[in-house]
Parts: sequence; structure tokens; C-alpha cells
Amino acid sequence: MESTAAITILLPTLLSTLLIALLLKRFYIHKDSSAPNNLPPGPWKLPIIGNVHQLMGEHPHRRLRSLANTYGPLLHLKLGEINLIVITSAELVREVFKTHDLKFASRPKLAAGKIILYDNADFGLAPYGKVWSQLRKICTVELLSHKRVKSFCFIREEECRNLVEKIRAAAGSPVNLSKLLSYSANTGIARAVFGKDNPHKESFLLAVKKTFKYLSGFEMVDMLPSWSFLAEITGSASGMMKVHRELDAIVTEIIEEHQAKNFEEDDVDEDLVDVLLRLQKHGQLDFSLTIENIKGVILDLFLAGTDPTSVTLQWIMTELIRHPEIMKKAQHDIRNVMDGKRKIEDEDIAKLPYLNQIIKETLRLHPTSPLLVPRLCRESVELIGYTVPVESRIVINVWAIMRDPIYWEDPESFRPERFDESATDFGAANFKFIPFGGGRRVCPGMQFAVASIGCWLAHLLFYFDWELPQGKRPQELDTEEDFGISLNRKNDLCLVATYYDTYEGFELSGRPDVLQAPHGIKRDPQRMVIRGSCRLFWSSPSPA
Ligand code: HEM
Repeated sequence: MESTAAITILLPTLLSTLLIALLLKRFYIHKDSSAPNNLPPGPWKLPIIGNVHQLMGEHPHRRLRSLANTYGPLLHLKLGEINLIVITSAELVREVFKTHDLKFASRPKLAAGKIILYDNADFGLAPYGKVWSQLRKICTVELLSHKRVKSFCFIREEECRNLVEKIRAAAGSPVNLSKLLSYSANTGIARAVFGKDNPHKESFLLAVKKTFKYLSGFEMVDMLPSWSFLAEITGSASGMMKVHRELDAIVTEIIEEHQAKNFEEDDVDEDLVDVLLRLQKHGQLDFSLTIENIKGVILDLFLAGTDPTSVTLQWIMTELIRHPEIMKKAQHDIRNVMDGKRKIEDEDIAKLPYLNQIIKETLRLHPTSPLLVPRLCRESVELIGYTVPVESRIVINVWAIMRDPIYWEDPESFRPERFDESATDFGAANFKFIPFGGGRRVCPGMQFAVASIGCWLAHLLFYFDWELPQGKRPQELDTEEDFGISLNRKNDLCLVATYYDTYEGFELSGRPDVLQAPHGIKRDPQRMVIRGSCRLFWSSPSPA
């Protein structure tokens, strides 16, 4: 983990600086007089670095859970100059998302937001205010609303079929599912946002990985923002600048292509980029929409629409491989629902509640943002008798809450059925299941993500049987995590897929929804019947 490495390298320097500071300037190190007396509890703090050293050695969400177990669900840490408040209970999440939503609706200024995302000109990291709310509204209406998500079903279906074809082409050799899913997710969001595929996937996906690492909020430069030289020493400033240049080149190309189209006012085929450029040209918003805002929005959607979706799918497939009986049940459901049909459509997926339960259970155990996206407290707030100071950085350890035995029976087990028993939904109604966050800053891409994940998963399970390469046993599949703002698998997921040949004696043509009958037999998908558990075959071939 880069931030841990940076901490490890810097710690001796910081400690010696501290020692010298203590010896020579004893009297210049004052207690922060502006700090309230009743801060939430937390461990003893070293001067200057505060509790930075206590986050070493483990992923932050795991470390913060251990600290919460000692100090309670409302925890105060000092990370360099930053007051970090860590929330680890559903009851306190309710306070943040409901009672005091407005006070917690901003985001801290992170170095990555400044350098990579055009000084937070996007809306995912933008401070609470007019620019954020209008950009969010435009994206919701034009891209992420229920109606728009439904209208993109043709993109989802086409991309799913392309994915199936790619996996089939591997003909039983291991496929790198992590890579294939990232590519597919990126194509899906690119086509929805700007109408065509992203030709620079390889470099884009590398830049995405780095961006999510830099956005964790645990970079040295984000803990000691007034020591700006740290960004230079640790190399994070140049690293971020490099990522910025790579991403900027891609969005600049997209924008220039759209500008060159010279679209008409009443163009009915406007995509989101066209809409943003039109609004900029005609000054139709009550703030001045800059080209940096437009680039930032495209990057937000591009980053958020690619990584969490594909990462969730990788965790789903990881859990299904580790639990073959659950995989079989899901496959049985979908092959039954398809009942001789070959092309999976949105309405088929709607008939698969177990698939939905699998998605929820995976997001419970592997939330892609284990600490959500950090919030900034806009004014001081009283919570359970403690004061959360203004400008504190707030993280909600959803990873810990969603594994807490207080709220979940047998929390470490992968058991999709638990979502059958309780009517827990994605919408954070009970504050113990919050993989998409909540309140005003809740993920606006939730419907887009759930529709895409459902479609991909249905295709992966309907068309293929899956196993680990080299005869490995399910429990040998690792679940090692990599940390950034997004909780990825550390190692790529490589699996062997066996095409589920439901139509005996029939070959699929180029596209998996098209059947090719052997010579002399009429093609009539209506005449397929189900035999045995879920295997389909041609009912009565009667060669002419
Ligand atoms: C499984 C998939 C996804 C998960 C788990 C997820 C999760 C999250 C979380 C936890 C947040 C922070 C919420 C908070 O602060 O309370 C967030 C914010 C956001 N997400 Fe997602 N997300 C997913 C997919 C998407 C997709 C597909 C898009 C867009 C196409 C998207 C766009 C955004 C944006 C723009 C924000 C920032 C919102 C704001 O600050 O107002 N996400 N997401």
C-alpha cells in the first residue's frame, strides 16, 4: 500500500523532527486552544503526527475497527493537522445522514482533488454548494435517473453479449475476469456518457487505479496539508500530476470531438457531454460552468462508473467460487427463468430475487468504499454528548458496521438468504446496510450500478460454469484486499469458464443469442424444453 509505505519511510524523519522540535521549541508547541474540551474519545496523540502511527500495518478500515472496539463508535483521531472523526455504529450513521445531514454534506479538499480533478471542479469531491448541487442534478436527470438507466438497457445487453463472446473465445483457458470486467464496465459507462467506447482503456484503467489510491485521504500530504513540501518528498505530487495529465488527455479528446460535431440546438441524440457543452455555451446555469467543471464531471462518472461496478462483480464471482452451492442455486434460478429463451433481457433479471440477494450480500462483506467518501463537517455538531469540531473530516466505517454482530447474525459468513429474511434495501433506510452511502451525498449512480451488475452477473452465470484454474479447490481462492478509496481485490481474478451448452447439437453463431441449427433442422427456439434440473435440449429434432 503506497500510503503505508510513505508513512513507513517518513516516520523516522517525522519522529526526529518531533524530538528536535520538543527540545528546542518546547514552548512553541501549544495545545490547540480552539479544540473543544469534549472531543470524542480516542487514543493518546503524539505532537505533530497525532495518531498517524496508529494507522500503520493494516488497511485503515480494519485498523479503525480495532480502535473503535477500544474507544467506542464515535472516535477522534488526530492525523497530523486533521481532526478525523470515525463513525462505527448504525445509530450514529442515522445522526449523520438524517438528523445533521446538511452539516455533514461537504467534502474535504484532498490533494488528489486539487491536482487530478481540476481543483475539485467535479461534483463528487466538490464542497457543498450551488455548483455541486446543479452538476449533480444535471447528471441525475441526463444519465442516472430510473428512466435513463432503463433506456440504456440496449448498451448493457450488447456489452454483456460482447463479454460472453470474449469469454467463450478463451475456449476453456483461464480468463482474467478482473480485466475483462473492468473493460466492460468502462465501455458501458463511456457509451452512456459520451456515446462511444473509450479507445484508451488500457492507460485509463491504470490511471483509475492510481487515482483511487490517491483519493484515500490517508496520503501524508492530506494529513499535513500545510507541509506542502511533503508532497514533493514523497513523490505523490508528481505521481498525481502524471495521472492528471493522462486523464486530462482522454477527456480533452472527448470534449474536442463533441465540439467538432457542431451539434444542432434541437439535436435529439444529445449525450451528457453535449448537454454540458450546450449549457456552457448558452450560460443557462446560475453559475459560470467552466470547461474544468465539464471535464471533472466526465471524469467523476468515468471513474465512479468503472471501478466500483467491476470491483463488485469481481467480489461476487470470488464469493460464488468459494461457495459453489450458492453459485449452483443462482445458475439454476436463471436457467429456469430463461426457460428456453436465449437472450437475457431486463425483465428476466427482474425475476431473479436471489441474484439481487447475492449482490447485496457481496456489497455487505466487500463494500467498494469501506470508509465511504470522506465528508467535511461544515459546522460544529453535538453527537452523543461530544463535540465534533467544525472542519473535521468524517469517515463512516461501513465495512465494520456491515460486519458488526450487533446488527448481523453470523456476520463473517456469505449468506445471501439473510436479505430474504429482512427487507433491507440499498436505500440506507435502517443505516446498517449502506454500501452506497446516504443523505444528500448518497451515490447517485446506485440504480445504474445495480442494473449493470445484475445484467453482467446474469450473463456470467447463465452462459458459463466456473472453476479455478489447475484444479484448485474453491477455498484456495484468496480474498486479499488492496486499499484506496475503493476496496479492490489485490490479485486479479483468473477463472476457467466452461460454456454451458444448453442446446445439444446446436452451435452458437458469432452472437450467443443466435442459434445455428445443424444442417436440415429448422431453428425454432420455442421448441426447446427443460429436462432434469436445468439443462435445455432440442425437443424433437425431425430432420427433413
Ligand atoms: C457498486 C457500485 C457503486 C458503489 C458501491 C458506489 C458507492 C458510492 C459511495 C459509497 C459514495 C459516497 C456516498 C457518500 O458520501 O455517502 C458514492 C458517491 C458517488 N458515486 Fe457511486 N458507487 C457505485 C457506482 C457508481 C456509478 C455507476 C456511478 C456513476 C455512473 C457513481 C457515481 C458516484 C458519484 C458521482 C458520487 C459522488 C456523489 C456526491 O458527492 O454528490 N457511482 N458512490
